[in-house]
Amino acid sequence: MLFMPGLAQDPASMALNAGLYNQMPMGANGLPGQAPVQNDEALASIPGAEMVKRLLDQYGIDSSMLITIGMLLTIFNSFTGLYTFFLSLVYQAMNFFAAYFLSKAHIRSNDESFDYVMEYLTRNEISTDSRLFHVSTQQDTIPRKHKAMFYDGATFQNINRPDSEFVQTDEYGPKLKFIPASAKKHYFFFERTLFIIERTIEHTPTHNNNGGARPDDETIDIWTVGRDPQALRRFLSHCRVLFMKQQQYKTVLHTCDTYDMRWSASQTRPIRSLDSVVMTFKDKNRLLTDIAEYLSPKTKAWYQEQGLPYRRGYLFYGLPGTGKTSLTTAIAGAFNLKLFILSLGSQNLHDNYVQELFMSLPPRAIVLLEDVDSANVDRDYGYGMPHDEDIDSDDDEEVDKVLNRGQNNRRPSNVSLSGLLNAIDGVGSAEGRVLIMTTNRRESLDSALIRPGRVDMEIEFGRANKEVLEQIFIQLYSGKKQNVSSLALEKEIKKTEKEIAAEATHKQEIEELAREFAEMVPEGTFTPAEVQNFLLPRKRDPKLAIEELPAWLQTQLDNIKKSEEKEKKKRTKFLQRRQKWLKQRKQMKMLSHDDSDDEDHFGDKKKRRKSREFLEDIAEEGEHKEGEEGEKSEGDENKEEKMEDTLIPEIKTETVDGDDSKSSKKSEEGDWSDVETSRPASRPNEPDTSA
Ligand SMILES: Nc1ncnc2c1ncn2[C@@H]1O[C@H](COP(=O)(O)OP(=O)(O)OP(=O)(O)O)[C@@H](O)[C@H]1O
Repeated sequence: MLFMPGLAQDPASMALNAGLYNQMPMGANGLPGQAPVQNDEALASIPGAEMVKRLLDQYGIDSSMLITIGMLLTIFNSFTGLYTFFLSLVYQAMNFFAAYFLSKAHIRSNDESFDYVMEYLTRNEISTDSRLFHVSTQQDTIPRKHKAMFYDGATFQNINRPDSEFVQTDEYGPKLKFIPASAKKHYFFFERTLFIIERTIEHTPTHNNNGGARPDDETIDIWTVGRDPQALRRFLSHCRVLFMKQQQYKTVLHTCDTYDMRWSASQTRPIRSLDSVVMTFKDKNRLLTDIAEYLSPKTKAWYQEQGLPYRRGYLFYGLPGTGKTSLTTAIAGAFNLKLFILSLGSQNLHDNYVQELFMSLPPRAIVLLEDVDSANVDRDYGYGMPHDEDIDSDDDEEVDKVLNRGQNNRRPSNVSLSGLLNAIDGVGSAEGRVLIMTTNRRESLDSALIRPGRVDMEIEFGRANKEVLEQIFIQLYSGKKQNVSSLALEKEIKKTEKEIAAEATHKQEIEELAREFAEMVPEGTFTPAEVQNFLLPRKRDPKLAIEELPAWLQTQLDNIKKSEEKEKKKRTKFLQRRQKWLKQRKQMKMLSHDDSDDEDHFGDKKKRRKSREFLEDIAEEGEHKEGEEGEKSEGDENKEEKMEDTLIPEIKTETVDGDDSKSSKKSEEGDWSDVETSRPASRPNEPDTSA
């Protein structure tokens, strides 16, 4: 009754309500019952209510509605309070339950086990049918069947690996990958046990002090019912096995995370077979036998018995594009080792980080220090600055070494030689790893870095000889697949005699063509990458490759000749500059001879500044000259040669007068012509005119 409409002001309303009005209990004053009076009183007790009432009355709205709304709100509020109270009770009960009846595992994204669980969740499409899930196309293609190469110490064996359980691609490419959403609990059963899983993303500042970008951290919490954590452990072990099985088909590349300077798995690649890296059998066999021997459990035990640090180091040196990196990745795949790649040139990298990185390596791993010379790691400076005494040295080779180092135009490394050496074989350095350092300039490496114990075997990668040329050709045209699919294997089994005979004839033909090819290409002239570069556009037609080879060779050899001439000129100029500089230096020394105090206090600095200036001069001149050379006509080149002819005798005379160094002796004898003019380490890729 309280919610009845109140007294109507207009006659129409009064007439409408008359029936009800008459039924109301009558008061002593003959007016209808007390309820309206109570309403008014109740309203009057609310501050400001009178004013609102008057306002509502003015617009013909029943003011008793306020009471109704107020009461509804009160009831709603009580319900909310009750609900909150109930929730907190449930929460407490859950906490209690979780503490005493659930087992829980907490995993952070910087640990590999995180990947195990994620792999399980995505493969089993856990909760991806819920309304909230994440989608990604970032995944690797896994071959259906993988045939991997294993080296048993004597032969390369093909071990046929089982089919991958999950094919993640279809004929259109990588399939979509569904990931359970974060900040949400997902439920699933494993071995008939209920599991609850929750991903949490922790947003972190995007940059660290080093300027490195940081990905968000993630955690996974997994609960299972029961005080016994065995189910949880079994689940995690299952995830691990699943993950490892999948990784068998791939080489996992780890690089240094620029934010927190830790290893992080950055890429996975299909295993590269050892057969695909062409090199002389002798070198390959020597290297693989050594690695296989080192990795055998017996060897490990032997090292431990002898109290020797269980480590092995290799140096791969030679021209770019000769297969140093390719062989390293193939070794990682063949011996099932994780690959950790570190570039010392990174500006964020300091001694202590390198040491920590080496300390945190897992036992069966390859660390690849690529282009170790590029880091400019130097004994005293760590920053690639030349030694003064080297610049001043009489030994041409020593000077070249230093100048080459200064001229490589790379930013100096922040890693000192002693820091690197400590990392490689310091007390805390991880054992069981294989260290592979690669360089294009072995001569510029500090001898301490490559002394036996740190580098146990060196392999030179050179230009292709007959054996390598033949192998590259056969490998490309024989049609032999490196990763054999199950389909191909089936076909292999079902081959008819006719097909087998045709294959044998084809193989014979290819081998003959390969011999012809190797005969035509001059030995030691091209890197394997250059040869591949020629063959790849003609990969479907070996005969066409042989036909077009002479024209390609002609172009390439002409280019080589030109670049050798250019190099020779550059070197002549360089030697002239050096003589001038030596002479100036000698004069400076003579001038400062009396001023011994100055020499004591500032001599070192001066020397170093001069060395730097000299290097800058040389570098500037090189750039300037190269720029000019691009524009020069043949006539200009001839002019320049004449100028050089006149310039050299002049400098020779100066040098003979002023310096008795070995180099000036050479000048005196007019012996500059015999200065070795090595071919440049790399040539620009020449356009393939014959293609
Ligand atoms: N010996 C080789 N056998 C097979 N392929 C090779 C060989 N050498 C080079 N290649 C091919 O040439 C390319 C470059 O090779 P890779 O990166 O291994 O050379 P690298 O010696 O490590 O060069 P860099 O010194 O510049 O790092 C790759 O595509 C590789 O397949």
